[in-house]
Amino acid sequence: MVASQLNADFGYMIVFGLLASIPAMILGGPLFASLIAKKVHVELPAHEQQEKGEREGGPIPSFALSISIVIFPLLLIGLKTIVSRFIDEKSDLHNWLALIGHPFTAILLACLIAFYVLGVRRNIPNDRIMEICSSALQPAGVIILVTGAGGVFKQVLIDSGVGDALGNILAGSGLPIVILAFILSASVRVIQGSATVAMLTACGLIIPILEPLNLGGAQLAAITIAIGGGSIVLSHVNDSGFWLANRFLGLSEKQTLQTWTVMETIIGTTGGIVAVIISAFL
Ligand SMILES: O=C(O)[C@H](O)[C@@H](O)[C@H](O)[C@H](O)CO
Repeated sequence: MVASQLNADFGYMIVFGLLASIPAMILGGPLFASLIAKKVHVELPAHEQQEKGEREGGPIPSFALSISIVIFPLLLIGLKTIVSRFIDEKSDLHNWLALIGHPFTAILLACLIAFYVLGVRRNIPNDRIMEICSSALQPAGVIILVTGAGGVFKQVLIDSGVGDALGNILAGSGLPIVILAFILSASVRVIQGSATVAMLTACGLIIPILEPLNLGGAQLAAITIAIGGGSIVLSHVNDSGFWLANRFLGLSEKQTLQTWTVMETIIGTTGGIVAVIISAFL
């Protein structure tokens, strides 16, 4: 989304994305986890603490089946993003892909498949499936609320002109454009929470600054990575991702700040640093 708005080169995006994500994944994943695990101890959340004998509907589903259901909506969304670049926008196929590749439809289809494969086919009664779905929806309430509030706050930023003012202050700071992109995106992220909104707002603020510079597709790809990195740092109470980790992993707010927030900051900052290093070589 950001790459196409900035006209970044698709090929460079994949290469730079890999260069940024691999170290980010290693640092934020196993390395950070092995350090923080010594400090923060978390029990398995109550809903996971089920003995084998208590499990309903026969044996535990296979790993391949479970992962396929999780990956299914991502495949549909990916299919739409990639294939629709190469086909006529007015064709039926394009419209169908837009329908099944929309996150709402893709996740709804995955849920229906999960109800059937993990529930009905394993002889779990409908009432029980309904009960499981309701308990899964419960922690989502606060997440939806925070996301909604984040959207409202984004509009306040836009309508009040604070976003533009912030953009102008930073634009006049004389910082290299990649660092500027990172700081802009990170500031919006910290203020309103959503990574998606941070990226799109940063995009809108940086496009007018980029236009006169006539940068190539590779430079624009590095800037896109910097915007992506900035949008991930410092996830805290106004980000739905924060509450997702908090609720589903059964963490306290303090533990979420110690683990999730730091992990997100490591990932985002690594992405930003890699983008700065890449752009220095372009
Ligand atoms: O609204 C959003 O774009 C999301 O909620 C994100 O903010 C993620 O949850 C996560 O924090 C990304 O790392």
